[in-house]
Amino acid sequence: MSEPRFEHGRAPRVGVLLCNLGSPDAPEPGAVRRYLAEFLSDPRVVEIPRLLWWPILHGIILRTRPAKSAAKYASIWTPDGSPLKVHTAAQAKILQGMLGQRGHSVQVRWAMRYQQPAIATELDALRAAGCERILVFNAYPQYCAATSASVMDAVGQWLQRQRWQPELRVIHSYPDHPSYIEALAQSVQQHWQREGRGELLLMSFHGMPERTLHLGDPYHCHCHKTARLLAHKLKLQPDEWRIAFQSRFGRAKWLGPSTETVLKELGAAKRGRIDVLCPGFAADCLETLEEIAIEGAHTYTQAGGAALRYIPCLNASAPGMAALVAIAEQHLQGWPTQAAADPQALRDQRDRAQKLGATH
Ligand SMILES: C=CC1=C(C)c2cc3[nH]c(cc4nc(cc5[nH]c(cc1n2)c(C)c5CCC(=O)O)C(CCC(=O)O)=C4C)c(C)c3C=C
Ligand SMILES: [Fe+2]
Ligand SMILES: [Fe+2]
Repeated sequence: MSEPRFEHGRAPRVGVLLCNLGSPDAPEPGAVRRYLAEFLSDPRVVEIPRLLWWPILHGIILRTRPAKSAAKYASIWTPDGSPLKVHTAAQAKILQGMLGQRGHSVQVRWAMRYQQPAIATELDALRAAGCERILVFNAYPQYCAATSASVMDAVGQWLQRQRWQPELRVIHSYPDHPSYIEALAQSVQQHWQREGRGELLLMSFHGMPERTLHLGDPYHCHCHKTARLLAHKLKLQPDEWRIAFQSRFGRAKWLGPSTETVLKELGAAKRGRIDVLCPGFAADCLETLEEIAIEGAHTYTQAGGAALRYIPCLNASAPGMAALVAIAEQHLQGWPTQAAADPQALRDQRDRAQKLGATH
């Protein structure tokens, strides 16, 4: 494919690519099968020798799981598509507007690691728009090889095909960034003001095989750090919060304690109302809206607990966006993002700001 030609006198632009995991194109078995086939074929996600994994994936999982998962997706699907994609698109749009208002002329696009919009397509679009510098912003707050490194694998595959490569920077995680912890704290406090305060705050993170911790993945430690900093910020006593890991997949031992086990234990102990937050997800998705807010609530009350209130992810909320802007701005430092340097960018930025009004 031909690449953008060099033009003398054109001010180089800066791009930001906000990346998240990805969803099927539709809540239907065929689309879910295509999504799972791509996702679960990634050796960063399932670290089993291909010769062993292939028959399990193609012979069992891709025959049985798509229909079940499609029904779950259908229960949380929005008129505009998967919640994960809807929230990520909103985050990218607002990020561009807010950075523009702070004097940065940047092109913000968003991409999904699996299915659409693909990372390579969106990087092509940034290059076509004249971006000579690109900040890859992993939306995952905690680093994990299965997520953050996998995004970089896709970026690397795209780079291999580029003659004129952009300069790159990467936000690979932000588990302890003060603005992220502040945003989580505000979100919990707003929930308490709206709904009243439960007797315990459960912080549920996506699980990983325990083996990855022993192989040096910092994910488990990043989750604990986020949880500890948030508990401290909210001035919670040790008996007022718990950490757990959800979404177990396969037979290997996963990080514990599992969210399901903790919910059953708390329920059996006839605990009252509990609040559940998923700080490891930048945007609501199947794993939060279906697995926690629907299934988790059912598990807890069936076991004898009073009620489970789910606290939404940061999504495109004001505190969440303030965090994304602060993190992006920190990593853009020293790059020529000032609108004044580029008259066209200045005009674009003015147009955008007018369209967005003064809402953000
Ligand atoms: C071995 C399997 C899996 C690993 C490892 C894994 C890690 C991991 N995943 C996320 C974030 C998300 N996962 C989501 C869905 C999802 N995850 C798995 C399996 C593993 N995840 C499956 C099979 C699925 C699909 C749904 C299903 O069939 O159950 C999603 C939601 C996507 C959506 O469209 O809403 C997210 C987000 C993280 C952060 C992570 C490691 C830290
Ligand atoms: Fe997952
Ligand atoms: Fe799940």
